[in-house]
Amino acid sequence: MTAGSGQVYVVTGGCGFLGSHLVRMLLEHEKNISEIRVFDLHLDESLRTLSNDRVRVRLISGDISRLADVQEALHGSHLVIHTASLVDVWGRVPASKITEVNVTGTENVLQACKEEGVQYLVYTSSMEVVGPNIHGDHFYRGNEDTEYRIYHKEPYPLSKAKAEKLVLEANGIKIKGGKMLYTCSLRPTGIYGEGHELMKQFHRQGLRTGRCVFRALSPAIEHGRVYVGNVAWMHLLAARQLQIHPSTLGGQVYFCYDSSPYKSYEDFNMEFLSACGFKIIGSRPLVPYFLLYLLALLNVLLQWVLHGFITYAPILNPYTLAVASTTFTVQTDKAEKHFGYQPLYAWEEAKMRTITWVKSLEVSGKDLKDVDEKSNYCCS
Ligand SMILES: NC(=O)C1=CN([C@@H]2O[C@H](COP(=O)(O)OP(=O)(O)OC[C@H]3O[C@@H](n4cnc5c(N)ncnc54)[C@H](O)[C@@H]3O)[C@@H](O)[C@H]2O)C=CC1
Ligand SMILES: CC(C)[C@@H](O)CC[C@@H](C)[C@H]1CC[C@H]2[C@@H]3[C@H](O)CC4=CC(=O)CC[C@]4(C)[C@H]3CC[C@]12C
Repeated sequence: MTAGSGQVYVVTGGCGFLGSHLVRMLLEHEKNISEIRVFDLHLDESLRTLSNDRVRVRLISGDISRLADVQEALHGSHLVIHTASLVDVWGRVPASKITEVNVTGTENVLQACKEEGVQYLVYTSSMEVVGPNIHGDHFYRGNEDTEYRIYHKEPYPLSKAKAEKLVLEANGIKIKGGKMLYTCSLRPTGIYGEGHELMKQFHRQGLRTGRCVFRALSPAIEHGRVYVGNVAWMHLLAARQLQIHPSTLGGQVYFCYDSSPYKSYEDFNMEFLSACGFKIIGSRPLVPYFLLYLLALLNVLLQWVLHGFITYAPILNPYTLAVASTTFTVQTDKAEKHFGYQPLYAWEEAKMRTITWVKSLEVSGKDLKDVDEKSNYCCS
Protein backbone atom coordinates (compact mmCIF):
# COMPACT_ATOMS: atom_id res chain seq x y z
CA MET A 1 0.00 0.00 0.00
CA THR A 2 1.51 3.35 -0.95
CA ALA A 3 1.37 6.27 1.47
CA GLY A 4 -1.86 8.16 0.98
CA SER A 5 -4.12 5.25 0.11
CA GLY A 6 -4.87 4.24 3.71
CA GLN A 7 -6.84 5.70 6.58
CA VAL A 8 -5.94 8.76 8.68
CA TYR A 9 -5.89 8.20 12.44
CA VAL A 10 -5.71 11.02 14.97
CA VAL A 11 -4.12 10.34 18.36
CA THR A 12 -4.83 13.17 20.79
CA GLY A 13 -2.20 13.32 23.53
CA GLY A 14 0.01 11.31 21.19
CA CYS A 15 3.23 12.68 22.69
CA GLY A 16 2.41 11.44 26.19
CA PHE A 17 3.44 8.28 28.04
CA LEU A 18 0.64 6.11 26.60
CA GLY A 19 0.20 8.19 23.43
CA SER A 20 3.78 7.75 22.24
CA HIS A 21 3.59 3.97 22.75
CA LEU A 22 0.30 4.02 20.85
CA VAL A 23 1.83 5.85 17.89
CA ARG A 24 4.65 3.30 17.70
CA MET A 25 2.18 0.42 18.06
CA LEU A 26 0.06 1.75 15.17
CA LEU A 27 3.14 2.16 12.99
CA GLU A 28 4.23 -1.40 13.65
CA HIS A 29 0.95 -3.28 13.65
CA GLU A 30 -1.74 -1.30 11.80
CA LYS A 31 -1.42 -1.82 8.03
CA ASN A 32 -4.56 0.11 7.03
CA ILE A 33 -3.27 3.58 7.84
CA SER A 34 -1.34 6.06 5.74
CA GLU A 35 -1.15 8.93 8.25
CA ILE A 36 -1.03 9.25 12.01
CA ARG A 37 -1.81 12.75 13.20
CA VAL A 38 -0.24 13.26 16.63
CA PHE A 39 -2.24 16.06 18.25
CA ASP A 40 -0.68 17.43 21.43
CA LEU A 41 -0.10 20.60 23.39
CA HIS A 42 3.54 19.62 23.96
CA LEU A 43 5.08 18.10 20.83
CA ASP A 44 7.83 15.47 21.00
CA GLU A 45 9.73 16.13 17.78
CA SER A 46 11.36 12.68 17.94
CA LEU A 47 8.04 11.16 16.89
CA ARG A 48 8.27 12.96 13.54
CA THR A 49 11.25 10.79 12.60
CA LEU A 50 9.07 7.67 12.87
CA SER A 51 7.48 8.36 9.46
CA ASN A 52 8.22 5.69 6.88
CA ASP A 53 7.43 5.10 3.21
CA ARG A 54 4.03 3.66 4.15
CA VAL A 55 2.86 5.90 6.99
CA ARG A 56 3.38 9.62 7.61
CA VAL A 57 3.58 10.71 11.25
CA ARG A 58 2.31 14.29 11.31
CA LEU A 59 2.76 16.33 14.50
CA ILE A 60 0.01 18.86 15.12
CA SER A 61 0.44 21.34 17.93
CA GLY A 62 -2.88 22.25 19.48
CA ASP A 63 -5.00 22.60 22.58
CA ILE A 64 -7.81 20.07 23.01
CA SER A 65 -9.78 22.69 24.93
CA ARG A 66 -9.90 24.90 21.81
CA LEU A 67 -12.56 23.61 19.39
CA ALA A 68 -10.93 25.23 16.35
CA ASP A 69 -7.67 23.37 17.00
CA VAL A 70 -9.49 20.07 17.27
CA GLN A 71 -11.61 20.66 14.17
CA GLU A 72 -8.49 21.43 12.13
CA ALA A 73 -6.72 18.31 13.39
CA LEU A 74 -9.67 16.03 12.67
CA HIS A 75 -10.50 17.42 9.21
CA GLY A 76 -10.34 14.58 6.71
CA SER A 77 -9.50 11.94 9.31
CA HIS A 78 -11.11 8.52 9.68
CA LEU A 79 -10.75 7.66 13.37
CA VAL A 80 -9.71 9.34 16.63
CA ILE A 81 -8.02 7.76 19.62
CA HIS A 82 -8.51 10.34 22.35
CA THR A 83 -5.88 9.98 25.09
CA ALA A 84 -5.14 13.68 25.76
CA SER A 85 -5.83 14.46 29.39
CA LEU A 86 -4.45 16.27 32.41
CA VAL A 87 -3.51 13.40 34.70
CA ASP A 88 -3.27 15.13 38.06
CA VAL A 89 -4.26 13.87 41.51
CA TRP A 90 -1.65 15.97 43.26
CA GLY A 91 -3.03 19.48 42.89
CA ARG A 92 -0.44 20.56 40.33
CA VAL A 93 -3.11 22.33 38.26
CA PRO A 94 -6.40 23.98 39.28
CA ALA A 95 -9.56 21.85 39.17
CA SER A 96 -10.97 24.23 36.56
CA LYS A 97 -8.05 23.44 34.25
CA ILE A 98 -8.54 19.70 34.67
CA THR A 99 -12.22 20.11 33.76
CA GLU A 100 -11.37 22.38 30.83
CA VAL A 101 -8.99 19.84 29.31
CA ASN A 102 -10.57 16.53 30.26
CA VAL A 103 -14.26 17.39 29.91
CA THR A 104 -14.47 20.39 27.56
CA GLY A 105 -11.63 18.86 25.53
CA THR A 106 -13.66 15.68 25.10
CA GLU A 107 -16.75 17.70 24.19
CA ASN A 108 -14.65 19.39 21.52
CA VAL A 109 -13.46 16.06 20.14
CA LEU A 110 -17.05 14.83 19.92
CA GLN A 111 -18.22 18.09 18.33
CA ALA A 112 -15.39 17.92 15.80
CA CYS A 113 -16.21 14.27 14.98
CA LYS A 114 -19.79 15.37 14.28
CA GLU A 115 -18.86 18.39 12.16
CA GLU A 116 -16.00 16.72 10.28
CA GLY A 117 -17.82 13.42 9.72
CA VAL A 118 -15.35 11.30 11.70
CA GLN A 119 -17.14 8.02 12.35
CA TYR A 120 -15.02 6.30 15.01
CA LEU A 121 -13.75 7.38 18.43
CA VAL A 122 -11.85 5.30 20.99
CA TYR A 123 -11.58 7.09 24.33
CA THR A 124 -8.90 6.45 26.93
CA SER A 125 -10.80 6.49 30.18
CA SER A 126 -9.51 5.13 33.48
CA MET A 127 -10.16 2.72 36.32
CA GLU A 128 -10.69 5.92 38.28
CA VAL A 129 -14.14 6.40 36.76
CA VAL A 130 -15.10 3.44 38.97
CA GLY A 131 -12.75 3.76 41.92
CA PRO A 132 -11.37 3.09 44.37
CA ASN A 133 -13.53 5.43 46.40
CA ILE A 134 -12.20 7.14 49.53
CA HIS A 135 -14.44 5.04 51.78
CA GLY A 136 -12.08 2.07 51.54
CA ASP A 137 -14.50 -0.12 49.56
CA HIS A 138 -12.27 -2.73 47.94
CA PHE A 139 -12.84 -3.63 44.28
CA TYR A 140 -11.47 -7.16 44.24
CA ARG A 141 -11.11 -8.93 40.88
CA GLY A 142 -14.06 -6.90 39.56
CA ASN A 143 -15.25 -6.53 35.98
CA GLU A 144 -17.21 -4.08 33.84
CA ASP A 145 -20.50 -5.26 35.39
CA THR A 146 -19.43 -5.36 39.05
CA GLU A 147 -21.61 -3.25 41.33
CA TYR A 148 -19.52 -0.67 43.22
CA ARG A 149 -20.21 2.38 45.36
CA ILE A 150 -18.79 5.00 42.99
CA TYR A 151 -17.97 8.24 44.80
CA HIS A 152 -16.07 11.03 43.11
CA LYS A 153 -14.99 14.28 44.75
CA GLU A 154 -11.54 14.81 43.27
CA PRO A 155 -11.28 16.80 40.00
CA TYR A 156 -9.43 14.13 38.01
CA PRO A 157 -11.69 11.11 38.53
CA LEU A 158 -14.74 13.40 38.26
CA SER A 159 -13.50 14.72 34.91
CA LYS A 160 -12.75 11.24 33.54
CA ALA A 161 -16.18 10.01 34.58
CA LYS A 162 -17.91 12.98 32.95
CA ALA A 163 -15.86 12.63 29.77
CA GLU A 164 -16.52 8.90 29.51
CA LYS A 165 -20.26 9.52 29.94
CA LEU A 166 -20.19 12.07 27.11
CA VAL A 167 -18.31 9.62 24.87
CA LEU A 168 -20.72 6.74 25.50
CA GLU A 169 -23.79 8.95 25.08
CA ALA A 170 -22.44 10.13 21.72
CA ASN A 171 -22.45 6.59 20.34
CA GLY A 172 -24.97 6.45 17.46
CA ILE A 173 -25.40 10.20 16.91
CA LYS A 174 -25.74 11.46 13.36
CA ILE A 175 -22.65 13.15 11.93
CA LYS A 176 -21.90 15.15 8.78
CA GLY A 177 -22.61 13.10 5.67
CA GLY A 178 -25.56 11.33 7.28
CA LYS A 179 -23.40 8.64 8.89
CA MET A 180 -23.29 7.65 12.56
CA LEU A 181 -20.55 8.13 15.17
CA TYR A 182 -19.41 4.97 16.94
CA THR A 183 -17.57 5.26 20.26
CA CYS A 184 -16.10 3.01 22.92
CA SER A 185 -14.16 3.62 26.12
CA LEU A 186 -11.11 1.78 27.47
CA ARG A 187 -10.38 1.87 31.20
CA PRO A 188 -6.71 1.17 32.02
CA THR A 189 -5.76 0.36 35.59
CA GLY A 190 -2.42 1.83 36.75
CA ILE A 191 -0.26 1.87 33.64
CA TYR A 192 3.46 1.07 33.95
CA GLY A 193 6.31 0.78 31.48
CA GLU A 194 8.95 2.72 29.61
CA GLY A 195 8.50 6.45 30.13
CA HIS A 196 6.23 6.33 33.20
CA GLU A 197 6.86 9.69 34.90
CA LEU A 198 5.77 8.46 38.33
CA MET A 199 8.27 5.61 38.22
CA LYS A 200 10.99 8.17 37.54
CA GLN A 201 9.91 9.96 40.73
CA PHE A 202 9.96 6.76 42.77
CA HIS A 203 13.40 5.94 41.38
CA ARG A 204 14.80 9.36 42.22
CA GLN A 205 13.15 9.34 45.66
CA GLY A 206 14.71 5.94 46.34
CA LEU A 207 18.16 7.17 45.34
CA ARG A 208 17.87 9.90 47.94
CA THR A 209 17.22 7.28 50.64
CA GLY A 210 20.12 5.03 49.74
CA ARG A 211 18.08 2.82 47.42
CA CYS A 212 15.76 2.02 50.29
CA VAL A 213 11.99 2.05 49.95
CA PHE A 214 10.31 2.34 53.33
CA ARG A 215 7.08 0.33 53.26
CA ALA A 216 4.07 2.54 53.86
CA LEU A 217 1.25 0.34 52.56
CA SER A 218 -0.01 -3.05 53.65
CA PRO A 219 1.28 -5.76 51.26
CA ALA A 220 -2.24 -7.21 51.36
CA ILE A 221 -3.68 -4.23 49.45
CA GLU A 222 -3.57 -5.18 45.77
CA HIS A 223 -3.52 -2.63 42.96
CA GLY A 224 -4.18 -3.60 39.36
CA ARG A 225 -1.42 -2.60 36.97
CA VAL A 226 -1.20 -2.98 33.18
CA TYR A 227 1.77 -2.70 30.85
CA VAL A 228 1.69 0.34 28.55
CA GLY A 229 2.38 -1.81 25.48
CA ASN A 230 -0.70 -3.91 26.17
CA VAL A 231 -2.82 -0.80 26.71
CA ALA A 232 -1.62 0.52 23.35
CA TRP A 233 -2.33 -2.87 21.75
CA MET A 234 -5.87 -2.91 23.16
CA HIS A 235 -6.48 0.57 21.75
CA LEU A 236 -5.31 -0.57 18.31
CA LEU A 237 -7.55 -3.64 18.35
CA ALA A 238 -10.54 -1.67 19.63
CA ALA A 239 -10.04 0.92 16.88
CA ARG A 240 -9.84 -1.83 14.26
CA GLN A 241 -12.84 -3.82 15.51
CA LEU A 242 -15.03 -0.76 16.18
CA GLN A 243 -15.01 -0.25 12.40
CA ILE A 244 -15.83 -3.90 11.65
CA HIS A 245 -18.35 -4.58 14.42
CA PRO A 246 -19.69 -1.15 15.50
CA SER A 247 -22.84 -2.64 16.98
CA THR A 248 -20.76 -4.87 19.26
CA LEU A 249 -18.22 -2.33 20.49
CA GLY A 250 -20.24 0.88 20.09
CA GLY A 251 -21.16 2.42 23.46
CA GLN A 252 -19.17 -0.18 25.41
CA VAL A 253 -16.54 0.17 28.15
CA TYR A 254 -13.60 -2.22 28.54
CA PHE A 255 -11.10 -2.51 31.37
CA CYS A 256 -7.51 -2.73 30.10
CA TYR A 257 -5.82 -5.76 31.61
CA ASP A 258 -2.98 -8.22 31.09
CA SER A 259 -1.10 -10.87 33.09
CA SER A 260 0.73 -8.40 35.34
CA PRO A 261 0.62 -9.81 38.89
CA TYR A 262 -1.74 -8.52 41.55
CA LYS A 263 0.46 -6.85 44.20
CA SER A 264 0.49 -3.81 46.44
CA TYR A 265 1.53 -0.67 44.61
CA GLU A 266 4.89 -0.62 46.37
CA ASP A 267 5.64 -4.31 45.91
CA PHE A 268 4.77 -4.04 42.22
CA ASN A 269 7.17 -1.12 41.79
CA MET A 270 9.85 -3.18 43.52
CA GLU A 271 9.59 -5.73 40.69
CA PHE A 272 11.56 -3.16 38.70
CA LEU A 273 13.42 -1.13 41.32
CA SER A 274 14.95 -4.22 42.95
CA ALA A 275 16.78 -4.85 39.66
CA CYS A 276 18.63 -1.58 40.39
CA GLY A 277 19.68 -2.62 43.88
CA PHE A 278 16.71 -1.05 45.66
CA LYS A 279 15.39 -2.81 48.77
CA ILE A 280 12.04 -2.42 50.51
CA ILE A 281 12.37 -2.02 54.25
CA GLY A 282 9.74 -3.70 56.40
CA SER A 283 7.36 -6.57 55.81
CA ARG A 284 4.58 -4.39 57.25
CA PRO A 285 4.00 -0.62 57.07
CA LEU A 286 6.74 1.09 59.07
CA VAL A 287 4.43 3.82 60.31
CA PRO A 288 0.80 3.55 61.45
CA TYR A 289 -1.85 4.68 58.97
CA PHE A 290 -2.95 7.62 61.15
CA LEU A 291 0.59 9.02 61.05
CA LEU A 292 0.72 8.70 57.27
CA TYR A 293 -2.65 10.44 57.12
CA LEU A 294 -1.33 13.29 59.31
CA LEU A 295 1.66 13.61 56.97
CA ALA A 296 -0.76 13.71 54.02
CA LEU A 297 -2.75 16.47 55.73
CA LEU A 298 0.47 18.37 56.42
CA ASN A 299 1.23 18.19 52.71
CA VAL A 300 -2.18 19.71 51.96
CA LEU A 301 -1.50 22.53 54.43
CA LEU A 302 1.94 23.18 52.92
CA GLN A 303 0.47 23.15 49.41
CA TRP A 304 -2.06 25.77 50.52
CA VAL A 305 0.52 27.95 52.29
CA LEU A 306 2.98 27.80 49.38
CA HIS A 307 0.28 28.34 46.73
CA GLY A 308 1.19 31.37 44.66
CA PHE A 309 4.88 31.04 45.51
CA ILE A 310 5.70 27.53 44.32
CA THR A 311 3.73 24.49 43.18
CA TYR A 312 4.18 22.08 46.05
CA ALA A 313 2.63 18.76 44.91
CA PRO A 314 4.14 15.79 46.76
CA ILE A 315 3.17 12.22 45.93
CA LEU A 316 1.50 11.74 49.33
CA ASN A 317 -1.84 13.42 49.92
CA PRO A 318 -5.10 12.17 51.49
CA TYR A 319 -6.45 11.10 48.10
CA THR A 320 -3.41 9.21 46.88
CA LEU A 321 -3.08 7.56 50.28
CA ALA A 322 -6.74 6.49 50.20
CA VAL A 323 -6.42 5.13 46.65
CA ALA A 324 -3.16 3.35 47.39
CA SER A 325 -4.65 1.82 50.53
CA THR A 326 -7.72 0.34 48.82
CA THR A 327 -7.61 -2.81 46.74
CA PHE A 328 -8.59 -2.31 43.10
CA THR A 329 -8.01 -5.25 40.81
CA VAL A 330 -9.87 -6.33 37.68
CA GLN A 331 -10.51 -9.79 36.29
CA THR A 332 -12.40 -9.73 33.03
CA ASP A 333 -12.41 -11.11 29.51
CA LYS A 334 -14.89 -8.68 27.96
CA ALA A 335 -12.31 -7.25 25.56
CA GLU A 336 -11.33 -10.76 24.51
CA LYS A 337 -14.95 -11.77 23.93
CA HIS A 338 -15.89 -8.58 22.06
CA PHE A 339 -12.81 -8.00 19.94
CA GLY A 340 -10.38 -10.83 20.46
CA TYR A 341 -7.98 -8.97 22.74
CA GLN A 342 -5.11 -10.98 24.11
CA PRO A 343 -2.14 -9.18 25.73
CA LEU A 344 0.64 -8.69 23.20
CA TYR A 345 3.28 -8.75 25.94
CA ALA A 346 3.46 -11.46 28.58
CA TRP A 347 4.35 -10.40 32.13
CA GLU A 348 7.97 -11.51 31.90
CA GLU A 349 8.53 -9.46 28.73
CA ALA A 350 6.70 -6.41 30.12
CA LYS A 351 8.83 -6.70 33.25
CA MET A 352 12.08 -7.07 31.31
CA ARG A 353 11.28 -4.07 29.09
CA THR A 354 10.42 -1.93 32.11
CA ILE A 355 13.53 -3.01 34.03
CA THR A 356 15.72 -2.18 31.02
CA TRP A 357 14.18 1.29 30.96
CA VAL A 358 14.52 1.84 34.72
CA LYS A 359 18.16 0.80 34.48
CA SER A 360 18.61 3.40 31.73
CA LEU A 361 17.59 6.04 34.28
CA GLU A 362 20.67 5.06 36.27
CA VAL A 363 22.87 5.69 33.27
CA SER A 364 21.19 8.88 32.05
CA GLY A 365 20.73 10.67 35.41
CA LYS A 366 23.85 12.85 35.67
CA ASP A 367 23.20 13.66 39.34
CA LEU A 368 22.82 9.99 40.32
CA LYS A 369 26.45 9.63 41.37
CA ASP A 370 26.18 12.61 43.76
CA VAL A 371 22.94 11.27 45.20
CA ASP A 372 24.44 7.80 45.74
CA GLU A 373 27.57 9.20 47.37
CA LYS A 374 25.57 11.56 49.61
CA SER A 375 23.06 8.90 50.61
CA ASN A 376 25.63 6.39 51.92
CA TYR A 377 23.86 3.22 50.93
CA CYS A 378 21.76 2.03 53.85
CA CYS A 379 21.12 -1.32 52.24
CA SER A 380 24.36 -2.95 51.24
N1 LIG B 1 -0.96 6.86 33.70
C1 LIG B 1 -1.86 6.02 34.15
O1 LIG B 1 -1.59 5.21 35.06
C2 LIG B 1 -3.23 6.01 33.57
C3 LIG B 1 -3.61 6.90 32.57
N2 LIG B 1 -4.88 6.84 32.06
C4 LIG B 1 -5.30 7.73 30.97
O2 LIG B 1 -4.43 7.50 29.88
C5 LIG B 1 -4.30 8.70 29.10
C6 LIG B 1 -2.83 9.00 28.91
O3 LIG B 1 -2.28 9.17 30.19
P1 LIG B 1 -0.69 9.31 30.36
O4 LIG B 1 -0.02 8.88 29.11
O5 LIG B 1 -0.33 8.67 31.64
O6 LIG B 1 -0.55 10.89 30.55
P2 LIG B 1 0.51 11.90 29.91
O7 LIG B 1 0.40 13.15 30.72
O8 LIG B 1 1.83 11.26 29.74
O9 LIG B 1 -0.10 12.15 28.45
C7 LIG B 1 -1.18 13.04 28.25
C8 LIG B 1 -0.88 13.84 27.01
O10 LIG B 1 -1.95 14.76 26.81
C9 LIG B 1 -1.39 16.00 26.43
N3 LIG B 1 -2.27 17.11 26.79
C10 LIG B 1 -2.53 17.59 28.03
N4 LIG B 1 -3.32 18.66 27.94
C11 LIG B 1 -3.57 18.88 26.62
C12 LIG B 1 -4.30 19.84 25.90
N5 LIG B 1 -4.94 20.84 26.52
N6 LIG B 1 -4.33 19.76 24.56
C13 LIG B 1 -3.67 18.76 23.91
N7 LIG B 1 -2.94 17.81 24.54
C14 LIG B 1 -2.90 17.89 25.88
C15 LIG B 1 -0.10 16.10 27.21
O11 LIG B 1 0.79 17.04 26.62
C16 LIG B 1 0.41 14.67 27.16
O12 LIG B 1 1.27 14.46 26.06
C17 LIG B 1 -5.05 9.78 29.86
O13 LIG B 1 -6.31 9.97 29.27
C18 LIG B 1 -5.21 9.21 31.28
O14 LIG B 1 -6.38 9.71 31.90
C19 LIG B 1 -5.79 5.92 32.50
C20 LIG B 1 -5.46 5.03 33.49
C21 LIG B 1 -4.16 5.01 34.10
C1 LIG C 1 3.14 5.97 50.03
C2 LIG C 1 2.01 6.02 49.06
C3 LIG C 1 1.31 7.36 49.28
C4 LIG C 1 2.52 5.92 47.64
O1 LIG C 1 3.01 4.65 47.36
C5 LIG C 1 1.35 6.33 46.78
C6 LIG C 1 1.20 5.70 45.47
C7 LIG C 1 0.22 6.58 44.68
C8 LIG C 1 0.94 7.83 44.21
C9 LIG C 1 -0.38 5.77 43.53
C10 LIG C 1 -1.18 4.56 44.05
C11 LIG C 1 -2.32 4.32 43.06
C12 LIG C 1 -2.02 5.28 41.91
C13 LIG C 1 -3.18 5.67 41.01
C14 LIG C 1 -3.84 4.45 40.36
O2 LIG C 1 -2.88 3.73 39.61
C15 LIG C 1 -5.00 4.88 39.47
C16 LIG C 1 -4.67 6.00 38.53
C17 LIG C 1 -5.34 6.07 37.36
C18 LIG C 1 -5.20 7.18 36.45
O3 LIG C 1 -5.98 7.35 35.52
C19 LIG C 1 -4.15 8.20 36.70
C20 LIG C 1 -3.16 7.81 37.76
C21 LIG C 1 -3.80 7.11 38.99
C22 LIG C 1 -4.69 8.12 39.72
C23 LIG C 1 -2.63 6.61 39.89
C24 LIG C 1 -1.87 7.80 40.50
C25 LIG C 1 -0.80 7.38 41.52
C26 LIG C 1 -1.40 6.49 42.61
C27 LIG C 1 -2.41 7.26 43.44
